This record gives sequence, C-alpha cells and structure tokens, in this order.
Amino acid sequence: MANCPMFLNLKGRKILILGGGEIATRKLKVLLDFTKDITVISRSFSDEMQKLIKDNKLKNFKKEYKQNDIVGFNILIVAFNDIELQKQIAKQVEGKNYLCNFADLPENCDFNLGAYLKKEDLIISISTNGGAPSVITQLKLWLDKKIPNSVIDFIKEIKKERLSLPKGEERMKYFRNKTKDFFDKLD
Ligand SMILES: C[C@@]1(CC(=O)O)C2=NC(=C\c3[nH]c(c(CCC(=O)O)c3CC(=O)O)Cc3[nH]c(c(CC(=O)O)c3CCC(=O)O)/C=C3\N/C(=C\2)[C@@H](CCC(=O)O)[C@]3(C)CC(=O)O)/[C@H]1CCC(=O)O
Ligand SMILES: NC(=O)c1ccc[n+]([C@@H]2O[C@H](COP(=O)([O-])OP(=O)(O)OC[C@H]3O[C@@H](n4cnc5c(N)ncnc54)[C@H](O)[C@@H]3O)[C@@H](O)[C@H]2O)c1
Repeated sequence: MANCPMFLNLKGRKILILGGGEIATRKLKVLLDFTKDITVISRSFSDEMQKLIKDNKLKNFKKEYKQNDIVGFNILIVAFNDIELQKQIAKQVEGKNYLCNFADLPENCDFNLGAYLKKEDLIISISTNGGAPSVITQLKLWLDKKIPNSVIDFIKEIKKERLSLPKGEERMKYFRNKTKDFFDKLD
C-alpha cells in the first residue's frame, strides 16, 4: 500500500539527522523549511552542511556514532553511508516510539520526504511513493510554472473573509460557490 500523505506539526518534536554527506544535507534542507530544532551527528560534514549548521545555529556533534545517541529524539533521518550500521539502528528502534527514515532501507522507513511546492500558505506535496524521484523533481518545477499568482491571492482573500463570517451551512455554501466560480474562470 502507498504511504499516507500527512502534514506533520514539527513543533516540540526532536529531530536527529545521522550523517553529514550529500543525502543528509538534501534532507536537512527540506526540514529546515519547517523547523530549526534539528540535531546533526556525523564524523564529517559536507561544506554545504557546515554552512547550514552555522546559518541556522543547529546543534551538531562531529563524532563517531554511538548506540545511545538516538535516546530522547522522536524523528530520525539515518543517512550514514554504512548499510550494516543502518540495519543495526533499524533493529535498535524496532517497537520503540521513533519515526524513522533510512537512506538505504525503504522497507524500514516510517515515512518518505516528498517534494513540495510552498507558495505562502499553499503547500503542494508530491510523491511517487518512492518509485521515481526524478519525476517528482521535474513535476514540481512544471506545477510551479502552472499555478498563477492569482491563486495565492485568492487563498489570502478567502482566509481573511472566513474570519469575518459566522461558521455554518451558509458560510460553507458561500465559499464552495465562490471558489468554484474562481476555478471555472481560471480554465
Ligand atoms: C523529494 C526528494 C526529497 C529528498 O531529497 O529526500 C526525494 N528525492 C529527491 C530527488 C532525487 N533523488 C534521486 C534523484 C536522481 C534520479 C533518480 O535516481 O531517480 C533525484 C532527482 C534529481 O536529482 O533530479 C535519487 C534517489 N532517490 C531515492 C533513491 C533510492 C531508491 O530509489 O532506491 C535514489 C537513487 C539512488 C541511487 O541510485 O544511488 C529515494 C528517495 N528519494 C525520495 C525523495 C524519497 C521518495 C520520494 C518519492 O518519489 O515519493 C526516497 C525514497 C527517499 C526517502 O525519503 O526515503 C528529492 C526531490 C527534491 C525536490 O526537487 O524537491
Ligand atoms: N534514499 C536516497 O535518496 C539515496 C540516494 C542516493 C544514495 N543513498 C544512500 O545514502 C547513503 C548516504 O549517501 P551520501 O551520498 O550522503 O554518502 P556520504 O558519503 O556523502 O555521507 C555519509 C556520511 O555518513 C558519515 N558516517 C558514516 N559512518 C559513520 C559513523 N559510524 N559515525 C558517524 N558518521 C558516519 C560520514 O562521515 C558522512 O558524513 C549511502 O548509503 C547511499 O547509498 C540514498
């Protein structure tokens, strides 16, 4: 079965990235759009990772991984270039309360990071369920060109108007019709 798309509130979640190479850096860049409460552990960091750590004042430990490093964290991104070590960590977290993503163990992943488009309050998340990452990269760029700025302005307008009208059947009908009209005219 496919993974369920959910929008996770990262407030108060403790995130640990294990690894300081290309993959760890790519995943860190995604997460930094949503939280700065991230810790990184690796025996080395790429130049780009070092800059991200400095710019965002991230907690970091340049060291060899030790088993108890994961204690106290909620979300783990495991991107060491050592598959045996990834398997060891997968065993260690079995049955425990962690949400994990492993760079080389898709069958052990509790989640994938999809590609996303973020234009103010509009977030479009896309996934190929792990099967074709190069497609989502290009599809994201294609969608970016297709969505006009008027949609972003329309979202702002609706958000503001929703606050000023009382909740209920009438309001629902009003917004459904108004939004349908807007999209009918967009085509
Ligand atoms: C969204 C994004 C976020 C991120 O950075 O993580 C992401 N991949 C991105 C780009 C990308 N990745 C790769 C290429 C080169 C082309 C190619 O190889 O196809 C390109 C495209 C490019 O560079 O153009 C290589 C690659 N990726 C994975 C494998 C392993 C495998 O397939 O087994 C290999 C081959 C490794 C090898 O052969 O060595 C696996 C995963 N990549 C995922 C996410 C997850 C599934 C998402 C889904 O499709 O639902 C998953 C499962 C990881 C996970 O989250 O667990 C980011 C988009 C950034 C953006 O534009 O926003
Ligand atoms: N899922 C994906 O999207 C995807 C794509 C390409 C590669 N990969 C896999 O992801 C893994 C990481 O790839 P990469 O390109 O980032 O590798 P990399 O060599 O650039 O980085 C690996 C990092 O792990 C650190 N490390 C390794 N063992 C450690 C230990 N015991 N203690 C502390 N630090 C340790 C290294 O110092 C380095 O910073 C590889 O196994 C690769 O096969 C996954």
